[in-house]
Amino acid sequence: MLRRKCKAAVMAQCRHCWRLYQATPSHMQTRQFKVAVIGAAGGIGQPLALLLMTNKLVTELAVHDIEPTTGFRKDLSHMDTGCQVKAYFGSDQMKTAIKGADIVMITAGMPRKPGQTRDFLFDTNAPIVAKAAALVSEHSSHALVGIITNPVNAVVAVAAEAMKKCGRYDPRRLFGVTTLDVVRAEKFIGDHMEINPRKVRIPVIGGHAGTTIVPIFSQCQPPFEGDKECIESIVKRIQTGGDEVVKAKAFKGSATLSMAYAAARFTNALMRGLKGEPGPPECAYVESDATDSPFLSTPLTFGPKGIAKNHGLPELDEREKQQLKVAVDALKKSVSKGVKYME
Ligand SMILES: NC(=O)C1=CN([C@@H]2O[C@H](COP(=O)(O)OP(=O)(O)OC[C@H]3O[C@@H](n4cnc5c(N)ncnc54)[C@H](O)[C@@H]3O)[C@@H](O)[C@H]2O)C=CC1
Ligand SMILES: O=C([O-])CC(=O)C(=O)O
Repeated sequence: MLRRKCKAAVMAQCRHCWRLYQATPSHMQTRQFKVAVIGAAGGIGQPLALLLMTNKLVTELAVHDIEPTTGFRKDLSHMDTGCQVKAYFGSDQMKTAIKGADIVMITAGMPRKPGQTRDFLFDTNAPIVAKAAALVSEHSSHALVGIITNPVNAVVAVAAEAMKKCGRYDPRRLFGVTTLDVVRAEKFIGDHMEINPRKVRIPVIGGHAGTTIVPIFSQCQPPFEGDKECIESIVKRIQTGGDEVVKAKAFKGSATLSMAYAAARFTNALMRGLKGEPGPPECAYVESDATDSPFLSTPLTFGPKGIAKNHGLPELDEREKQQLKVAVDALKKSVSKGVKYME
């Protein structure tokens, strides 16, 4: 964070009356964070950019896509928030968008259609993620990187390998974004218990596809009220939440608005960590030694260098231990696929 000195006084008009008052020139305002969104013109990218524009911790937003972003940037630039937005487009400009960013959120890539698995997207999306990760290493190696692009379970390993090739991999700074699984869990549990979903906290560990998504009902706060059948049906709904949206959108993409909401929550948690004011732990898919899977989503506390503390596995009941075992077997294969792709 930096504060530049300037004696210039700027007079501005109050929003509510005609009085003039002394305002802080924009270049004197405290710089908070630069966030770059890669794939910003897409279904997730646009609402994510909108939400980030409204976050006081974001003072510079770089929107990048292979599609033109100038019109979309112009639109955002009329918002009277303290955030300056800059547009970049085309492969060549990705590095400029990333340069100097504190956080890079990668949402570039294809979403799935009904009948496809997330893994089906690997061949298309892996090279996109590899390129973005390499550019982060080269042009903003201090940045925290959130990967939204699917299949998260495999492409996070692709990103890690791409960064290793550049000699700049720091496992504390690379995250697969699994927040939507947590958001869904909190919403479905809140609705079931007839309480505000915002009051629910539950770790969702593992990965981000089908049975690799493991919600830990035994650690739900407030304690979950419902029998075994009820837990099973909500677990199933969380694990298939993505399919539910893909089906409902009928060939018009996958979850975008709820994902943007989840990604904005995750980005905010990273920024609070960067400021040294972390909030409650958030789960994300990161390099891990908690199980045999080299990557695993577990609760994390963030700090100025990314992960300040990986809380590891929460206490699990017998059913959850079985679910985790299934998840770990599948995750090991996905991670191997990502690593092999980069060999
Ligand atoms: N992690 C999660 O929980 C979730 C992940 N996703 C994934 O997020 C990804 C994006 O989904 P949507 O936004 O709905 O797709 P979309 O197709 O609406 O947007 C993707 C954007 O990426 C851009 N793009 C493609 N290649 C690029 C490149 N090389 N450089 C820069 N931009 C590029 C496209 O032009 C497009 O604007 C998909 O892979 C989807 O499966 C979706 C929902 C939840
Ligand atoms: O299901 C999809 O393809 C998109 C996604 O990851 C989700 O909504 O959880």
